[in-house]
Amino acid sequence: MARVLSLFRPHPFLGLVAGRKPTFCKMSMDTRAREVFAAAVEAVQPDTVVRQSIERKEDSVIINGHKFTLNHNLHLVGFGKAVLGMAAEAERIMGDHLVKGVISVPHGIQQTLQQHGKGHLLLKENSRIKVIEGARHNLPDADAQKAAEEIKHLASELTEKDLLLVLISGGGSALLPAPTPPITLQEKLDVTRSLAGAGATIQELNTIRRALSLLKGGGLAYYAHPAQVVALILSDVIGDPLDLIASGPTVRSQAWPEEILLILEHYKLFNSLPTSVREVLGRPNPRWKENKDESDTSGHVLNVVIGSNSVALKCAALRARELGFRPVVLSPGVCGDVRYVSRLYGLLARFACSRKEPPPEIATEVLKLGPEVGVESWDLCRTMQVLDEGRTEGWGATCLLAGGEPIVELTGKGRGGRNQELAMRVGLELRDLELPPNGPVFLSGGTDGQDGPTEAAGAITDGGLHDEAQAQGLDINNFLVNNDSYTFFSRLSAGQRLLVPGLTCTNVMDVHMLLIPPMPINIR
Ligand SMILES: Nc1ncnc2c1ncn2[C@@H]1O[C@H](COP(=O)(O)OP(=O)(O)OP(=O)(O)O)[C@@H](O)[C@H]1O
Ligand SMILES: O=C(O)[C@H](O)CO
Repeated sequence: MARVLSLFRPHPFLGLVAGRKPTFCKMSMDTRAREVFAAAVEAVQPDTVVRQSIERKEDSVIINGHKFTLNHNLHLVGFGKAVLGMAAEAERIMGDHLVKGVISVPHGIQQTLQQHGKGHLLLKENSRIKVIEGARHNLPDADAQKAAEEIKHLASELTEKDLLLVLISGGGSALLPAPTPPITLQEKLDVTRSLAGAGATIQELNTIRRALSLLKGGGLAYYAHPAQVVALILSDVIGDPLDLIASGPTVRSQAWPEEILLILEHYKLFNSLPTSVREVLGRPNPRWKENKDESDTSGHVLNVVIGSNSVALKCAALRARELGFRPVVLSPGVCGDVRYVSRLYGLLARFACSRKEPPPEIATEVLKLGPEVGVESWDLCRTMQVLDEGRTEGWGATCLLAGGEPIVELTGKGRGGRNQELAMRVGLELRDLELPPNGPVFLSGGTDGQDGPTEAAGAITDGGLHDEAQAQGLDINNFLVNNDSYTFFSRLSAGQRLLVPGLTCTNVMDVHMLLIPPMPINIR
Protein backbone atom coordinates (compact mmCIF):
# COMPACT_ATOMS: atom_id res chain seq x y z
CA MET A 1 0.00 0.00 0.00
CA ALA A 2 2.78 2.39 0.88
CA ARG A 3 3.93 2.11 -2.73
CA VAL A 4 0.44 2.80 -4.11
CA LEU A 5 0.06 5.77 -1.81
CA SER A 6 3.39 7.22 -2.79
CA LEU A 7 2.00 7.68 -6.31
CA PHE A 8 -0.48 10.14 -4.88
CA ARG A 9 1.59 12.98 -3.53
CA PRO A 10 -0.65 15.52 -1.78
CA HIS A 11 -1.15 18.76 -3.63
CA PRO A 12 -2.17 21.95 -1.85
CA PHE A 13 -4.93 22.71 -4.35
CA LEU A 14 -6.44 19.30 -3.88
CA GLY A 15 -7.38 19.65 -0.28
CA LEU A 16 -4.33 19.51 1.92
CA VAL A 17 -3.62 22.80 3.57
CA ALA A 18 0.15 22.63 3.57
CA GLY A 19 2.50 24.31 6.00
CA ARG A 20 4.52 23.71 9.09
CA LYS A 21 3.67 21.08 11.64
CA PRO A 22 0.84 22.34 13.85
CA THR A 23 1.03 22.35 17.63
CA PHE A 24 -1.74 20.59 19.53
CA CYS A 25 -3.56 22.71 22.10
CA LYS A 26 -5.28 21.68 25.29
CA MET A 27 -8.93 22.24 24.37
CA SER A 28 -11.01 19.01 24.31
CA MET A 29 -11.53 17.21 21.01
CA ASP A 30 -15.27 17.79 21.32
CA THR A 31 -14.83 21.55 21.70
CA ARG A 32 -12.41 21.70 18.82
CA ALA A 33 -14.80 19.76 16.58
CA ARG A 34 -17.55 22.29 17.39
CA GLU A 35 -15.21 25.22 16.68
CA VAL A 36 -14.18 23.85 13.30
CA PHE A 37 -17.85 23.30 12.41
CA ALA A 38 -18.66 26.88 13.45
CA ALA A 39 -15.89 28.16 11.15
CA ALA A 40 -17.40 26.22 8.25
CA VAL A 41 -20.80 27.81 8.83
CA GLU A 42 -19.34 31.28 9.36
CA ALA A 43 -17.60 31.16 5.97
CA VAL A 44 -20.89 30.88 4.11
CA GLN A 45 -23.03 33.39 5.99
CA PRO A 46 -25.46 34.96 3.52
CA ASP A 47 -24.32 38.55 4.03
CA THR A 48 -20.65 37.58 3.81
CA VAL A 49 -20.98 35.71 0.52
CA VAL A 50 -22.95 38.53 -1.11
CA ARG A 51 -20.50 41.16 0.14
CA GLN A 52 -17.59 39.17 -1.26
CA SER A 53 -19.23 38.79 -4.67
CA ILE A 54 -20.34 42.37 -5.43
CA GLU A 55 -17.85 45.17 -5.85
CA ARG A 56 -19.56 48.56 -5.87
CA LYS A 57 -17.75 51.30 -7.81
CA GLU A 58 -19.66 54.59 -7.85
CA ASP A 59 -22.58 54.04 -10.21
CA SER A 60 -21.66 50.56 -11.26
CA VAL A 61 -21.10 47.12 -9.80
CA ILE A 62 -18.62 44.46 -10.77
CA ILE A 63 -19.76 40.88 -10.36
CA ASN A 64 -17.54 38.00 -11.37
CA GLY A 65 -15.53 40.31 -13.62
CA HIS A 66 -18.60 41.75 -15.38
CA LYS A 67 -19.43 45.44 -15.01
CA PHE A 68 -23.08 46.57 -14.74
CA THR A 69 -24.15 50.20 -14.76
CA LEU A 70 -26.57 51.29 -12.06
CA ASN A 71 -29.12 53.92 -12.99
CA HIS A 72 -31.98 53.45 -10.53
CA ASN A 73 -32.74 50.40 -12.60
CA LEU A 74 -32.05 47.55 -10.18
CA HIS A 75 -34.79 45.06 -9.33
CA LEU A 76 -34.31 42.18 -6.97
CA VAL A 77 -36.00 38.82 -6.49
CA GLY A 78 -34.95 35.86 -4.38
CA PHE A 79 -36.05 32.52 -2.99
CA GLY A 80 -34.38 30.17 -0.55
CA LYS A 81 -33.56 29.59 3.09
CA ALA A 82 -30.59 31.99 3.14
CA VAL A 83 -32.10 34.67 0.92
CA LEU A 84 -33.25 37.16 3.57
CA GLY A 85 -29.67 37.77 4.74
CA MET A 86 -28.45 37.85 1.13
CA ALA A 87 -31.09 40.47 0.26
CA ALA A 88 -30.26 42.57 3.33
CA GLU A 89 -26.64 42.81 2.19
CA ALA A 90 -27.57 43.46 -1.47
CA GLU A 91 -29.88 46.24 -0.28
CA ARG A 92 -27.01 47.84 1.66
CA ILE A 93 -24.66 47.63 -1.33
CA MET A 94 -27.10 48.85 -3.99
CA GLY A 95 -28.56 51.74 -1.99
CA ASP A 96 -30.93 54.01 -3.91
CA HIS A 97 -30.42 52.20 -7.19
CA LEU A 98 -32.67 49.44 -5.90
CA VAL A 99 -36.14 50.17 -7.26
CA LYS A 100 -38.22 47.23 -6.12
CA GLY A 101 -37.93 43.64 -4.96
CA VAL A 102 -39.82 40.51 -3.87
CA ILE A 103 -38.31 37.62 -1.96
CA SER A 104 -39.78 34.29 -0.92
CA VAL A 105 -38.32 33.04 2.38
CA PRO A 106 -39.19 30.37 4.95
CA HIS A 107 -42.16 30.84 7.21
CA GLY A 108 -41.30 32.57 10.49
CA ILE A 109 -37.74 33.48 9.50
CA GLN A 110 -37.97 37.21 10.27
CA GLN A 111 -39.22 36.63 13.80
CA THR A 112 -36.67 33.90 14.39
CA LEU A 113 -33.81 36.10 13.20
CA GLN A 114 -34.98 38.91 15.47
CA GLN A 115 -35.18 36.53 18.44
CA HIS A 116 -31.68 35.24 17.74
CA GLY A 117 -30.16 38.72 17.65
CA LYS A 118 -29.44 38.48 13.93
CA GLY A 119 -30.88 41.86 13.00
CA HIS A 120 -28.08 42.44 10.48
CA LEU A 121 -29.71 39.75 8.30
CA LEU A 122 -33.04 41.60 8.20
CA LEU A 123 -34.06 44.21 5.65
CA LYS A 124 -34.02 47.86 6.69
CA GLU A 125 -37.21 49.60 7.75
CA ASN A 126 -39.15 50.98 4.76
CA SER A 127 -37.26 48.56 2.55
CA ARG A 128 -38.22 48.49 -1.13
CA ILE A 129 -38.09 44.72 -1.02
CA LYS A 130 -41.30 42.89 -0.18
CA VAL A 131 -40.81 39.79 1.97
CA ILE A 132 -43.23 36.90 1.60
CA GLU A 133 -42.87 34.03 4.07
CA GLY A 134 -44.12 30.61 3.07
CA ALA A 135 -43.33 26.93 2.49
CA ARG A 136 -44.07 25.75 6.02
CA HIS A 137 -42.22 22.51 6.76
CA ASN A 138 -40.16 23.04 3.62
CA LEU A 139 -43.16 22.25 1.38
CA PRO A 140 -44.61 24.52 -1.31
CA ASP A 141 -47.86 26.16 -0.18
CA ALA A 142 -50.28 28.93 -1.18
CA ASP A 143 -48.05 31.66 0.32
CA ALA A 144 -45.02 30.48 -1.63
CA GLN A 145 -47.16 30.26 -4.77
CA LYS A 146 -48.30 33.87 -4.25
CA ALA A 147 -44.64 34.89 -3.90
CA ALA A 148 -43.81 33.03 -7.11
CA GLU A 149 -46.61 34.86 -8.92
CA GLU A 150 -45.36 38.25 -7.71
CA ILE A 151 -41.81 37.39 -8.72
CA LYS A 152 -43.00 36.34 -12.17
CA HIS A 153 -45.00 39.56 -12.49
CA LEU A 154 -42.03 41.71 -11.47
CA ALA A 155 -39.76 39.93 -13.94
CA SER A 156 -42.28 40.20 -16.79
CA GLU A 157 -42.47 44.00 -16.50
CA LEU A 158 -38.75 44.64 -16.96
CA THR A 159 -37.22 46.31 -20.00
CA GLU A 160 -33.80 46.13 -21.59
CA LYS A 161 -32.71 49.06 -19.40
CA ASP A 162 -33.27 47.07 -16.22
CA LEU A 163 -30.99 44.87 -14.18
CA LEU A 164 -32.57 41.97 -12.28
CA LEU A 165 -30.57 40.63 -9.35
CA VAL A 166 -31.73 37.11 -8.47
CA LEU A 167 -30.70 35.67 -5.10
CA ILE A 168 -30.89 31.89 -4.91
CA SER A 169 -30.19 29.40 -2.14
CA GLY A 170 -31.20 25.90 -1.07
CA GLY A 171 -34.87 25.41 -0.35
CA GLY A 172 -35.61 27.65 -3.34
CA SER A 173 -37.62 25.00 -5.18
CA ALA A 174 -40.25 24.80 -2.44
CA LEU A 175 -40.31 28.61 -2.15
CA LEU A 176 -40.96 29.23 -5.86
CA PRO A 177 -43.83 26.94 -6.91
CA ALA A 178 -45.40 27.95 -10.21
CA PRO A 179 -47.05 24.82 -11.61
CA THR A 180 -47.64 24.89 -15.36
CA PRO A 181 -51.42 25.02 -15.95
CA PRO A 182 -53.53 22.95 -15.73
CA ILE A 183 -51.41 21.34 -12.97
CA THR A 184 -52.55 22.46 -9.52
CA LEU A 185 -50.22 23.14 -6.61
CA GLN A 186 -51.60 20.10 -4.79
CA GLU A 187 -50.96 17.85 -7.80
CA LYS A 188 -47.40 19.09 -8.14
CA LEU A 189 -46.85 18.65 -4.43
CA ASP A 190 -48.20 15.09 -4.55
CA VAL A 191 -45.83 14.14 -7.38
CA THR A 192 -42.72 15.63 -5.73
CA ARG A 193 -43.65 14.20 -2.34
CA SER A 194 -44.12 10.70 -3.75
CA LEU A 195 -40.78 10.97 -5.51
CA ALA A 196 -38.98 12.20 -2.38
CA GLY A 197 -40.65 9.53 -0.26
CA ALA A 198 -39.56 6.83 -2.71
CA GLY A 199 -35.92 7.91 -2.28
CA ALA A 200 -35.39 10.03 -5.42
CA THR A 201 -32.20 12.08 -5.41
CA ILE A 202 -32.31 15.89 -5.55
CA GLN A 203 -31.10 15.61 -9.16
CA GLU A 204 -34.08 13.41 -10.07
CA LEU A 205 -36.52 15.46 -8.03
CA ASN A 206 -35.49 18.77 -9.56
CA THR A 207 -35.46 17.33 -13.08
CA ILE A 208 -39.16 16.57 -12.62
CA ARG A 209 -39.84 19.91 -10.89
CA ARG A 210 -38.32 21.78 -13.84
CA ALA A 211 -40.59 19.97 -16.26
CA LEU A 212 -43.76 20.91 -14.32
CA SER A 213 -43.00 24.56 -13.61
CA LEU A 214 -43.32 27.93 -15.33
CA LEU A 215 -40.34 29.45 -13.51
CA LYS A 216 -37.90 26.58 -12.91
CA GLY A 217 -35.49 25.36 -15.61
CA GLY A 218 -34.82 28.89 -16.89
CA GLY A 219 -38.41 30.11 -16.75
CA LEU A 220 -37.61 33.13 -14.59
CA ALA A 221 -34.86 34.26 -16.99
CA TYR A 222 -37.32 33.82 -19.85
CA TYR A 223 -39.90 36.09 -18.21
CA ALA A 224 -37.24 38.69 -17.34
CA HIS A 225 -36.02 39.00 -20.92
CA PRO A 226 -34.87 41.50 -22.26
CA ALA A 227 -33.57 42.75 -18.87
CA GLN A 228 -30.03 41.82 -17.83
CA VAL A 229 -30.27 39.02 -15.22
CA VAL A 230 -27.55 38.37 -12.64
CA ALA A 231 -28.10 35.40 -10.34
CA LEU A 232 -26.03 34.98 -7.16
CA ILE A 233 -26.27 31.38 -6.03
CA LEU A 234 -25.46 29.75 -2.69
CA SER A 235 -25.13 26.12 -3.66
CA ASP A 236 -26.62 23.23 -1.69
CA VAL A 237 -26.18 20.55 -4.36
CA ILE A 238 -23.12 18.36 -4.85
CA GLY A 239 -20.95 19.64 -7.71
CA ASP A 240 -22.79 23.01 -7.75
CA PRO A 241 -24.84 22.24 -10.91
CA LEU A 242 -26.48 25.54 -11.88
CA ASP A 243 -29.47 23.90 -13.52
CA LEU A 244 -30.37 21.91 -10.40
CA ILE A 245 -29.82 24.29 -7.47
CA ALA A 246 -33.36 25.44 -6.56
CA SER A 247 -34.27 23.81 -9.92
CA GLY A 248 -32.35 26.42 -11.93
CA PRO A 249 -34.86 29.26 -12.59
CA THR A 250 -32.19 31.32 -14.35
CA VAL A 251 -30.58 28.47 -16.27
CA ARG A 252 -32.12 27.51 -19.54
CA SER A 253 -32.48 23.76 -19.49
CA GLN A 254 -34.85 21.24 -20.84
CA ALA A 255 -34.96 17.64 -19.73
CA TRP A 256 -35.33 14.94 -22.34
CA PRO A 257 -38.80 13.34 -22.22
CA GLU A 258 -37.03 9.97 -22.02
CA GLU A 259 -35.18 11.11 -18.89
CA ILE A 260 -38.39 12.20 -17.19
CA LEU A 261 -40.13 8.98 -18.13
CA LEU A 262 -37.25 6.91 -16.82
CA ILE A 263 -37.33 8.65 -13.42
CA LEU A 264 -41.10 8.30 -13.05
CA GLU A 265 -41.04 4.67 -14.09
CA HIS A 266 -38.08 3.87 -11.85
CA TYR A 267 -40.06 5.05 -8.82
CA LYS A 268 -43.24 3.37 -10.15
CA LEU A 269 -45.12 6.65 -10.33
CA PHE A 270 -45.90 6.88 -14.00
CA ASN A 271 -49.22 5.05 -13.88
CA SER A 272 -50.57 7.10 -10.97
CA LEU A 273 -49.81 10.54 -12.48
CA PRO A 274 -52.72 13.01 -12.62
CA THR A 275 -54.05 13.78 -16.13
CA SER A 276 -52.81 17.39 -15.90
CA VAL A 277 -49.23 16.24 -15.27
CA ARG A 278 -49.38 13.81 -18.18
CA GLU A 279 -50.69 16.58 -20.40
CA VAL A 280 -47.85 18.98 -19.51
CA LEU A 281 -45.19 16.30 -19.81
CA GLY A 282 -46.57 15.26 -23.16
CA ARG A 283 -46.20 18.63 -24.87
CA PRO A 284 -43.03 20.50 -25.79
CA ASN A 285 -42.13 23.46 -23.58
CA PRO A 286 -43.47 26.50 -25.51
CA ARG A 287 -40.79 28.73 -23.87
CA TRP A 288 -38.08 27.29 -26.02
CA LYS A 289 -39.91 27.93 -29.28
CA GLU A 290 -39.91 31.71 -29.10
CA ASN A 291 -36.82 33.63 -28.09
CA LYS A 292 -34.86 30.49 -28.74
CA ASP A 293 -31.45 31.86 -28.06
CA GLU A 294 -32.35 34.64 -25.75
CA SER A 295 -32.89 33.00 -22.41
CA ASP A 296 -29.73 30.97 -22.18
CA THR A 297 -26.77 31.78 -20.00
CA SER A 298 -24.64 33.18 -22.81
CA GLY A 299 -27.00 36.07 -23.50
CA HIS A 300 -28.67 38.28 -20.93
CA VAL A 301 -28.08 35.98 -17.95
CA LEU A 302 -25.06 35.70 -15.68
CA ASN A 303 -25.14 32.89 -13.10
CA VAL A 304 -22.51 32.97 -10.34
CA VAL A 305 -22.02 30.50 -7.49
CA ILE A 306 -21.00 32.67 -4.52
CA GLY A 307 -20.85 30.06 -1.77
CA SER A 308 -20.68 26.28 -1.53
CA ASN A 309 -19.65 23.35 0.60
CA SER A 310 -16.07 23.65 -0.74
CA VAL A 311 -15.82 27.21 0.60
CA ALA A 312 -17.07 26.06 4.01
CA LEU A 313 -14.58 23.17 4.09
CA LYS A 314 -11.70 25.45 3.11
CA CYS A 315 -12.36 27.78 6.05
CA ALA A 316 -12.94 24.84 8.38
CA ALA A 317 -9.51 23.54 7.37
CA LEU A 318 -7.91 26.87 8.24
CA ARG A 319 -9.56 26.86 11.67
CA ALA A 320 -8.51 23.24 12.23
CA ARG A 321 -4.92 24.25 11.56
CA GLU A 322 -5.19 27.07 14.11
CA LEU A 323 -6.44 24.52 16.61
CA GLY A 324 -3.43 22.27 16.12
CA PHE A 325 -4.55 19.83 13.43
CA ARG A 326 -3.07 19.01 10.09
CA PRO A 327 -6.18 19.35 7.91
CA VAL A 328 -7.02 17.26 4.87
CA VAL A 329 -10.17 17.71 2.78
CA LEU A 330 -11.41 14.40 1.40
CA SER A 331 -14.23 15.70 -0.82
CA PRO A 332 -17.18 18.12 -0.82
CA GLY A 333 -19.31 15.51 -2.61
CA VAL A 334 -19.86 12.62 -0.21
CA CYS A 335 -23.20 10.97 -0.94
CA GLY A 336 -24.82 7.54 -0.94
CA ASP A 337 -26.30 5.46 1.82
CA VAL A 338 -25.18 6.46 5.35
CA ARG A 339 -24.27 2.83 5.96
CA TYR A 340 -21.56 2.99 3.29
CA VAL A 341 -20.47 6.45 4.39
CA SER A 342 -20.10 5.38 8.03
CA ARG A 343 -18.14 2.33 6.93
CA LEU A 344 -15.79 4.61 4.97
CA TYR A 345 -15.07 6.83 7.97
CA GLY A 346 -14.66 3.77 10.20
CA LEU A 347 -12.08 2.34 7.79
CA LEU A 348 -10.23 5.63 7.46
CA ALA A 349 -10.06 5.93 11.26
CA ARG A 350 -8.76 2.37 11.47
CA PHE A 351 -6.18 3.15 8.80
CA ALA A 352 -5.06 6.31 10.60
CA CYS A 353 -4.81 4.63 14.00
CA SER A 354 -3.10 1.37 12.99
CA ARG A 355 -0.29 0.49 15.34
CA LYS A 356 1.64 -1.19 12.55
CA GLU A 357 1.54 -0.75 8.77
CA PRO A 358 -2.24 -0.84 8.07
CA PRO A 359 -3.32 -4.16 6.53
CA PRO A 360 -3.72 -3.71 2.74
CA GLU A 361 -7.34 -4.92 3.00
CA ILE A 362 -8.30 -1.59 4.57
CA ALA A 363 -7.13 0.50 1.63
CA THR A 364 -8.69 -2.01 -0.79
CA GLU A 365 -12.07 -1.76 0.94
CA VAL A 366 -11.82 2.05 1.10
CA LEU A 367 -11.20 2.18 -2.65
CA LYS A 368 -14.06 -0.24 -3.32
CA LEU A 369 -16.41 2.01 -1.35
CA GLY A 370 -15.46 5.05 -3.46
CA PRO A 371 -18.20 4.69 -6.10
CA GLU A 372 -20.84 4.04 -3.41
CA VAL A 373 -20.04 7.28 -1.61
CA GLY A 374 -19.28 9.50 -4.60
CA VAL A 375 -15.56 9.92 -3.89
CA GLU A 376 -12.86 9.46 -6.55
CA SER A 377 -10.04 6.93 -5.97
CA TRP A 378 -7.62 9.80 -6.38
CA ASP A 379 -9.12 11.66 -3.41
CA LEU A 380 -9.22 8.52 -1.28
CA CYS A 381 -5.56 7.73 -1.99
CA ARG A 382 -4.47 11.32 -1.40
CA THR A 383 -6.30 11.33 1.93
CA MET A 384 -4.89 7.97 3.01
CA GLN A 385 -1.44 9.24 2.16
CA VAL A 386 -1.88 12.18 4.57
CA LEU A 387 -3.30 9.89 7.26
CA ASP A 388 -0.38 7.53 6.77
CA GLU A 389 2.10 10.37 7.15
CA GLY A 390 0.31 11.49 10.30
CA ARG A 391 0.63 7.97 11.66
CA THR A 392 4.25 7.32 10.76
CA GLU A 393 5.99 10.65 10.53
CA GLY A 394 4.84 12.25 13.75
CA TRP A 395 2.74 14.92 12.11
CA GLY A 396 0.60 15.10 15.19
CA ALA A 397 -3.18 15.41 15.08
CA THR A 398 -5.09 15.26 11.81
CA CYS A 399 -8.47 16.73 10.91
CA LEU A 400 -10.15 14.96 8.02
CA LEU A 401 -12.91 17.09 6.52
CA ALA A 402 -15.57 16.24 3.98
CA GLY A 403 -18.97 17.48 2.91
CA GLY A 404 -21.98 16.41 0.96
CA GLU A 405 -25.36 14.89 1.54
CA PRO A 406 -25.69 11.17 2.25
CA ILE A 407 -29.04 9.40 2.22
CA VAL A 408 -30.94 7.55 4.93
CA GLU A 409 -33.38 4.94 3.76
CA LEU A 410 -36.16 5.38 6.28
CA THR A 411 -37.44 2.12 7.76
CA GLY A 412 -38.79 3.40 11.07
CA LYS A 413 -40.95 6.19 12.37
CA GLY A 414 -38.51 7.79 14.81
CA ARG A 415 -37.20 11.34 14.93
CA GLY A 416 -33.79 11.96 13.47
CA GLY A 417 -31.72 13.14 10.58
CA ARG A 418 -28.99 11.88 8.29
CA ASN A 419 -26.20 13.60 10.27
CA GLN A 420 -27.23 12.17 13.61
CA GLU A 421 -27.74 8.74 12.10
CA LEU A 422 -24.33 8.92 10.43
CA ALA A 423 -22.74 9.93 13.73
CA MET A 424 -24.36 6.97 15.49
CA ARG A 425 -23.16 4.57 12.84
CA VAL A 426 -19.61 5.94 12.85
CA GLY A 427 -19.61 5.60 16.66
CA LEU A 428 -20.35 1.89 16.19
CA GLU A 429 -17.65 1.56 13.51
CA LEU A 430 -15.09 3.05 15.91
CA ARG A 431 -16.14 0.79 18.74
CA ASP A 432 -13.81 -2.13 18.17
CA LEU A 433 -10.76 -0.09 17.26
CA GLU A 434 -7.62 -0.25 19.32
CA LEU A 435 -7.64 3.46 19.88
CA PRO A 436 -5.08 5.97 21.00
CA PRO A 437 -6.13 7.94 24.06
CA ASN A 438 -8.45 10.85 23.35
CA GLY A 439 -9.90 9.83 20.02
CA PRO A 440 -10.72 9.66 17.20
CA VAL A 441 -13.80 11.88 17.34
CA PHE A 442 -16.37 12.19 14.55
CA LEU A 443 -18.77 15.07 13.88
CA SER A 444 -21.51 15.30 11.31
CA GLY A 445 -23.62 18.43 11.00
CA GLY A 446 -25.99 20.12 8.57
CA THR A 447 -24.77 23.64 7.83
CA ASP A 448 -28.37 24.90 7.95
CA GLY A 449 -28.44 23.98 11.64
CA GLN A 450 -31.33 21.58 11.17
CA ASP A 451 -30.86 17.89 10.61
CA GLY A 452 -34.12 16.49 9.24
CA PRO A 453 -37.13 17.57 11.28
CA THR A 454 -35.11 18.10 14.50
CA GLU A 455 -33.69 21.00 16.50
CA ALA A 456 -30.14 19.68 16.20
CA ALA A 457 -27.75 20.07 13.28
CA GLY A 458 -26.04 16.78 14.00
CA ALA A 459 -23.96 15.03 16.64
CA ILE A 460 -20.45 14.26 17.86
CA THR A 461 -19.43 10.73 18.53
CA ASP A 462 -16.49 8.40 19.26
CA GLY A 463 -15.65 4.77 19.94
CA GLY A 464 -17.14 4.96 23.45
CA LEU A 465 -20.68 5.63 22.18
CA HIS A 466 -21.97 2.08 22.46
CA ASP A 467 -20.75 1.50 26.01
CA GLU A 468 -21.94 4.91 27.16
CA ALA A 469 -25.41 4.15 25.78
CA GLN A 470 -25.48 0.69 27.29
CA ALA A 471 -24.50 2.05 30.71
CA GLN A 472 -27.50 4.37 30.50
CA GLY A 473 -29.91 1.61 29.44
CA LEU A 474 -30.15 2.75 25.79
CA ASP A 475 -30.07 0.07 23.09
CA ILE A 476 -28.37 1.84 20.19
CA ASN A 477 -29.48 -0.73 17.61
CA ASN A 478 -33.15 -0.28 18.50
CA PHE A 479 -32.85 3.45 17.93
CA LEU A 480 -31.11 2.85 14.61
CA VAL A 481 -33.75 0.45 13.31
CA ASN A 482 -36.40 3.03 14.14
CA ASN A 483 -34.43 5.97 12.59
CA ASP A 484 -34.69 7.56 16.01
CA SER A 485 -31.27 9.18 16.23
CA TYR A 486 -32.49 12.50 17.69
CA THR A 487 -34.31 10.76 20.54
CA PHE A 488 -31.19 8.67 21.15
CA PHE A 489 -28.79 11.61 21.34
CA SER A 490 -31.27 13.69 23.37
CA ARG A 491 -31.48 10.96 26.01
CA LEU A 492 -27.81 10.05 25.99
CA SER A 493 -25.80 11.95 28.62
CA ALA A 494 -28.39 14.74 28.75
CA GLY A 495 -27.93 15.56 25.06
CA GLN A 496 -24.26 16.48 25.43
CA ARG A 497 -23.25 14.88 22.16
CA LEU A 498 -25.81 16.82 20.15
CA LEU A 499 -24.63 19.65 17.94
CA VAL A 500 -27.15 22.48 18.36
CA PRO A 501 -25.89 25.69 16.75
CA GLY A 502 -29.45 27.03 16.32
CA LEU A 503 -30.50 28.82 13.18
CA THR A 504 -27.42 29.32 11.00
CA CYS A 505 -29.14 31.30 8.20
CA THR A 506 -27.22 29.44 5.52
CA ASN A 507 -27.21 26.06 3.79
CA VAL A 508 -24.37 24.37 1.91
CA MET A 509 -25.25 20.73 2.76
CA ASP A 510 -23.44 18.81 5.51
CA VAL A 511 -19.95 18.87 7.02
CA HIS A 512 -18.24 15.67 8.21
CA MET A 513 -15.15 15.74 10.41
CA LEU A 514 -12.89 13.03 11.75
CA LEU A 515 -10.42 14.28 14.35
CA ILE A 516 -7.50 11.95 14.82
CA PRO A 517 -5.27 12.64 17.83
CA PRO A 518 -1.48 12.42 17.69
CA MET A 519 -0.32 8.82 17.75
CA PRO A 520 1.51 7.77 20.93
CA ILE A 521 5.25 7.24 20.31
CA ASN A 522 4.97 3.43 20.49
CA ILE A 523 2.47 3.43 17.61
CA ARG A 524 4.80 5.13 15.17
N1 LIG B 1 -35.97 10.04 11.32
C1 LIG B 1 -35.02 10.28 10.42
N2 LIG B 1 -33.81 9.69 10.54
C2 LIG B 1 -32.84 9.91 9.62
N3 LIG B 1 -33.00 10.71 8.54
C3 LIG B 1 -34.18 11.33 8.39
C4 LIG B 1 -35.24 11.16 9.32
N4 LIG B 1 -36.29 11.90 8.90
C5 LIG B 1 -35.89 12.53 7.76
N5 LIG B 1 -34.63 12.18 7.46
C6 LIG B 1 -33.83 12.61 6.32
O1 LIG B 1 -33.63 14.01 6.41
C7 LIG B 1 -33.55 14.56 5.10
C8 LIG B 1 -34.38 15.82 5.07
O2 LIG B 1 -33.85 16.67 6.04
P1 LIG B 1 -33.49 18.19 5.80
O3 LIG B 1 -34.78 18.93 5.91
O4 LIG B 1 -32.37 18.55 6.72
O5 LIG B 1 -33.05 18.05 4.30
P2 LIG B 1 -32.22 18.94 3.41
O6 LIG B 1 -31.90 18.06 2.26
O7 LIG B 1 -31.09 19.52 4.18
O8 LIG B 1 -33.26 20.04 2.97
P3 LIG B 1 -32.92 21.34 2.18
O9 LIG B 1 -32.01 20.97 1.04
O10 LIG B 1 -34.24 21.85 1.72
O11 LIG B 1 -32.27 22.22 3.18
C9 LIG B 1 -33.99 13.50 4.14
O12 LIG B 1 -32.84 13.03 3.49
C10 LIG B 1 -34.58 12.40 5.02
O13 LIG B 1 -34.34 11.11 4.54
O1 LIG C 1 -34.40 23.95 -3.38
C1 LIG C 1 -33.93 22.93 -3.83
O2 LIG C 1 -34.26 22.43 -4.91
C2 LIG C 1 -32.87 22.21 -3.06
O3 LIG C 1 -32.57 22.86 -1.87
C3 LIG C 1 -31.64 22.05 -3.94
O4 LIG C 1 -31.16 23.29 -4.32
